[in-house]
Amino acid sequence: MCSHCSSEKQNLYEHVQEAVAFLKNNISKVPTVGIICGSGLGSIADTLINPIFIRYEEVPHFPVAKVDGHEGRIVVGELNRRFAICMQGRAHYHDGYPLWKCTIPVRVMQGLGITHLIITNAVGAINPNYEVGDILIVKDHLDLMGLTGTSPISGLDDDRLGPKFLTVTDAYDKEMIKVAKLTAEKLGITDIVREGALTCVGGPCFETVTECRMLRLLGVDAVGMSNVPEVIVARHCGLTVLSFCLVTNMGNLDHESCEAISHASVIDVGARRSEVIKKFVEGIVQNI
Ligand SMILES: O=P(O)(O)O[C@H]1O[C@H](CO)[C@@H](O)[C@H]1O
Ligand SMILES: Nc1nc2[nH]cnc2c(=O)[nH]1
Repeated sequence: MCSHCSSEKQNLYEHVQEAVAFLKNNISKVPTVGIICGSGLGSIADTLINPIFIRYEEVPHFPVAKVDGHEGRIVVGELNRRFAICMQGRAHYHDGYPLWKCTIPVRVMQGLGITHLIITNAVGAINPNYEVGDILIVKDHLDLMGLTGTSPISGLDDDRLGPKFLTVTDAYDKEMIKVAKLTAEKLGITDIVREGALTCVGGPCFETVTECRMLRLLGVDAVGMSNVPEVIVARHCGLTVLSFCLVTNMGNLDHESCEAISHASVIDVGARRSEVIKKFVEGIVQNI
């Protein structure tokens, strides 16, 4: 049976509730903030005090992360007077999961009680003024997958999950962006913090020169293989969202200076920026 009509998809609401019930039995408090860690960004979870770890495989109906640099576990704990839940890694479309399944953790975190979600990922810069190591605060997206018929909310037909049609022009919460920018100022890192538009592609190929040039023409600043579907689902279930990306490589806009991109180097940039990213997240959570 195809991913669009599977009984798993028809029972998505019930499956989310089963995962929520399982986690409620294992977690003592209600989390109010959720965080999704992208490739090489799993160390964000190290900021949680008195952590409890639950592997994705243990949680009913959870998609399992399959990529290196994605630990594949839930971490819950205290973060700046908040009780937070962190997804240390994610499942991707290119891992073979449909988007409605990749985004189950977002619905489960909402079911557990979070109101605010911080979504992170690794991206290639399309804006030639960006640099490797920059942090991109997302203020808008180009949903290439959705525009071409692959949305995480298509065909759900269940009002309990969210509305059939969704406005996402307000997806990137202006207050959260303000908090993130203020945090960057306090940390003295405004020189590496950008604000721009993200697009998500299916992957797993990194983009060709022609593809990067097309994305530049379309007006995006960075390209990744995640984040946007999670933002859409977070808004579908009523969460307030902050999305930011780590620029781990430059997109190849020129055949002459074309450089090979590897997943290992993506993870390496994440590791090198981990201290800054941890402070950035801590500062944001303190002020929301
Ligand atoms: O989107 P995150 O999880 O950061 O992972 C990114 O890193 C991998 C490429 O190196 C891809 O999976 C891409 O999506
Ligand atoms: N699509 C895409 N995803 C990425 N994740 C990290 N770097 C890249 C990139 O260059 N392209």
